[in-house]
Amino acid sequence: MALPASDLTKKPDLRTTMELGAVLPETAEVRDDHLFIGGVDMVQLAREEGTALYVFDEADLRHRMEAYREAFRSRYENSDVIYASKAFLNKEVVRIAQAEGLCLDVSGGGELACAQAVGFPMERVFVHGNNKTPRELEEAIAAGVGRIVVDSRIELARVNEIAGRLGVVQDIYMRITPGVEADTHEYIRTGCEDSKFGFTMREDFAFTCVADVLAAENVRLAGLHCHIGSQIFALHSFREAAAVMVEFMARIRERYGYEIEELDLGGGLGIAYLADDAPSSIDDFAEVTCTAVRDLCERHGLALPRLLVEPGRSLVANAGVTLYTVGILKTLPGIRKYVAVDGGMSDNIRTALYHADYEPTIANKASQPRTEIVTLCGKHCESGDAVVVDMPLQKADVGDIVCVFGTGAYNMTMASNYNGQPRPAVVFVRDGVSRVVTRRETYEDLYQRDL
Ligand SMILES: Cc1ncc(COP(=O)(O)O)c(C=O)c1O
Ligand SMILES: N[C@@H](CCCC[NH3+])C(=O)O
Repeated sequence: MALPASDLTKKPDLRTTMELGAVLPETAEVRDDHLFIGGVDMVQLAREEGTALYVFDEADLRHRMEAYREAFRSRYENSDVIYASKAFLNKEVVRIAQAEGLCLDVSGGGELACAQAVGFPMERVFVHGNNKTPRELEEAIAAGVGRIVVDSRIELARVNEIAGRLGVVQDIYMRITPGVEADTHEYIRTGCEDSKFGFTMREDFAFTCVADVLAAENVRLAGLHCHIGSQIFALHSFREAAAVMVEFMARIRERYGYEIEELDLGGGLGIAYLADDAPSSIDDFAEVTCTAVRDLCERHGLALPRLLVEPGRSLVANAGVTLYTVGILKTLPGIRKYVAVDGGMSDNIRTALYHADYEPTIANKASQPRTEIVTLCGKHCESGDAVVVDMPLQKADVGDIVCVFGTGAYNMTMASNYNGQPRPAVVFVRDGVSRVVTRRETYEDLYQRDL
């Protein structure tokens, strides 16, 4: 794994922090050259809590949850928003999702355990995964989860057997692979035909399997599910997926005489990682999906199903930032300028994995223009270990606090202990108050499982 060669012709864009637009959390502001979020000075917070540090703007997070629910409920009464907790998970975000009236998507037993630990209502939990273990399925069914999203025929038999043994009838969805090529990075497309997820529609396999689902005694087919991928900007992909799914519902009614009551169209709405990114809004996403489902159902003469969506990234990514301290500076003439921070691929694997882009700023120089092009590299033993490649930054000095925006999704939940790095704390900020909601890992934590 290596970094892409630096583009030495790239010019800094000279925008200051507050000109970075949609990447900023809602309450970001600059006072006396310092970046504040939630009324809290990021420089002081970094000193108090140490770095690397994940910081979330709680008002931003709550407002996005409210906006999602309102966008769907106002257009489509019988709808629900399910928070895809794989994007960012700890007890506090689950409590907030509950308070904001969301449902919860968990992939497997570990995420379910978090929901159980805070008493999240189990009937509002949706269980995902392409290979949930028998143990995970049993835990979920015994816990009384609302829906299990069944991903394969083998899993259908497992769920049916376990539910029968536990003496319950489990509500399930069938996850369908709608064959839609979403407009996003190939690594995070999930709805195209070559996918490990869901029942394929090829050779009518999914359609044939509906008969097996309807014949299984201990499950009830409550609905259908699809998820076409993540970080999607073009809304037409969602419309295409909705069309495939509603047509599938119509065929099921025609052939099996069975009305599908619920339709879950998954997550995937993209967000701004760069100041110039222009993702679709939550409102536009709601408008397209609600209108599509309503129109398509009318066309097929179907009763309107309960409509669900499952956003992760678009609820949390822009609410979260990561703070680092600059430790080392290296200029390689004619090659690249490195600014090394005290984290890296252990707290943000997305750059190495997907060549993800982020906008950084120096929190203690936040009103100054970003006049240099640098690579923010991490502290790990990998050449490809970087958080930000070739982006504008103010002239950095050792000890500066760097803030990287848009790191609220798939950073904390994909973090590792590579090189014995304790994972960062998570701090929520709001109205001038900061509170640690996940403490920093200690060296002791790292080896406590060793015998
Ligand atoms: C089944 C399922 N639902 C929802 C999501 C959330 O997606 P996103 O974070 O792109 O909204 C994912 C992740 O892509 C997923 O796999
Ligand atoms: N983890 C990915 C997206 C995959 C979403 C889960 N299906 C990301 O960081 O962008």
